[in-house]
Amino acid sequence: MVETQSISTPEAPQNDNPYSQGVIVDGLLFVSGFGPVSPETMETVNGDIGIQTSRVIENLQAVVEEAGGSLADVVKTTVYVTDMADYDQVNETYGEYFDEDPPARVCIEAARLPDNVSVEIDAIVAIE
Ligand SMILES: C=C(N)C(=O)O
Repeated sequence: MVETQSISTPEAPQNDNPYSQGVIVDGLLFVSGFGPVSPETMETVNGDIGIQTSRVIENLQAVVEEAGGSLADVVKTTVYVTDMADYDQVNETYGEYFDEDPPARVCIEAARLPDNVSVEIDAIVAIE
């Protein structure tokens, strides 16, 4: 069986649902999808889609840093939005975090996301 390591940090949202915040296998970190949820309150943050996108990326960042990496190590993301009309504003905020050599990415409009959030992002990170 392949060796895996689960990553867990209180700096990103934690809940009892059956998934890890992140899992490392063979030098790659797979980060679960996070919504714009505060790790302190476990509530969706108030604010526009830009503020929500920031919270999402900072949740991802917390897991990446717990694994010993940084956002510069992210190689692929998937962005899920519930309204493609938010695409430009999501890109603007996303670009503030991934400004140089940004990761490969897919963006999908989803009918509905857990907790009825408007944006969720998952990531693959080259950790070693
Ligand atoms: C929120 C999630 N990442 C999930 O339910 O899979």
